[in-house]
Amino acid sequence: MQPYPKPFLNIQEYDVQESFIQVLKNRFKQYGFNQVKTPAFETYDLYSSVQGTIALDDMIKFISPDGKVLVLRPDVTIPITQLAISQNDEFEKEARYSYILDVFRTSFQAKYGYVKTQAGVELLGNPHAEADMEVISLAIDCLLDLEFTNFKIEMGHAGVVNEILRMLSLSKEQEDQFKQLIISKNFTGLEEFLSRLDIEPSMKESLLTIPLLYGKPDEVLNKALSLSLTNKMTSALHRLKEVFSMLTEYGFRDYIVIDLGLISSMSYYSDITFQGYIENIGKPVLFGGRYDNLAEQFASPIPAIGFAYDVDTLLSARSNPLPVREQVVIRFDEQNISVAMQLTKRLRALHYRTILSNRNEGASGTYVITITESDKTVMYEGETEPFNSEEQLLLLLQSLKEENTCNR
Ligand SMILES: N[C@@H](Cc1c[nH]c[nH+]1)C(=O)O
Repeated sequence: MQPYPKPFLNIQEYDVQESFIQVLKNRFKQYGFNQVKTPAFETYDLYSSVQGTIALDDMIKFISPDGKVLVLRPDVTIPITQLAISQNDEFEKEARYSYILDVFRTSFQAKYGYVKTQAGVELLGNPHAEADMEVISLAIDCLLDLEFTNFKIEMGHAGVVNEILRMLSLSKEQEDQFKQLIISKNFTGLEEFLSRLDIEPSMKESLLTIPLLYGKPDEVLNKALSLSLTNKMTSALHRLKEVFSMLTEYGFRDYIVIDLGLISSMSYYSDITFQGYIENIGKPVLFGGRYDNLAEQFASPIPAIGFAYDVDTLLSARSNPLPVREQVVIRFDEQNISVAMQLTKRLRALHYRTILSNRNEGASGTYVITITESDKTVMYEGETEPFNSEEQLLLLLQSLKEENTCNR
């Protein structure tokens, strides 16, 4: 028989993933987001007909039994936009959705295939800077809840790079090259690239400086405003200023840096974009942005902003040791089956993770209780303690548990 492929996560890692997800879910709920689920199988048409969506060869496609081309959920933002439209004709009120879902793309160089778990939120129907700040502060609060402190949220604005691209009117190939130079913050390469284009000399400094600006929000934004080339660019920079000052008021100033060359892989972003980085982790743990022009491809325009954590990358950033899962194992002999069963039931009611295991072998546990004609004992870290009654046993377990928690 072929060996079964390695599981995604071992049992302890899975425990940590679950606890992370629980923390995220609680925060999402606290900010008023309602959890939803979008279908795992979607029609290829949903994506191929939308502009600025997932690259077609990034999707995992297959043919359904009735001959339709389907894809495995390549994104959650797009189906949630559709869901929101279908639930909310007028969109006078805002809607807040959250999700914990697997997303499939061929470009995911994930350890175990083309799948990543995303935990995200989408806030639709609110065009204001307060909505931007709500979503970004939620991203920060979640990281703090997970006990990360060494992280930064990089904020940029699709309007800045888009304005530059519009002014340069490049070919598709040149555009990719330009974006690549910005992503890699390659000043010399960018200088060379621009020198090959026919650009008014007065614009050159701005074109060379703005997309490479990175760092402290006040400094970066003031510098960019002094070099801004168009009204659109200026208003994009003012929006970043406004959101930054709100985040400052909320107490999150130190977590923000500005990256005016932030280019996201999702081309539906129209305004503010952001990514979250944890120290020593080479790739972002979260991606987000405003996508005000997406909904109009299905219905009328709906302003919207959201983000998603890449849960696997978030897990890889965890520095605490994996917690030991406590469990009680109850061993018994034939004469004591019903005593053992009663005790198991009682311990489970008291929220002990309890395994009823016969005789001498079987499961291992943090606390091993033996109930036989000759012995009534609890074993913990190699030490064996006798007990006479159930009440005494419960007190004993309680004190061992406290000792165990203090020692950690
Ligand atoms: N769907 C985006 C993340 C996002 C959620 N909402 C807005 N952006 C992604 O997969 O990168």
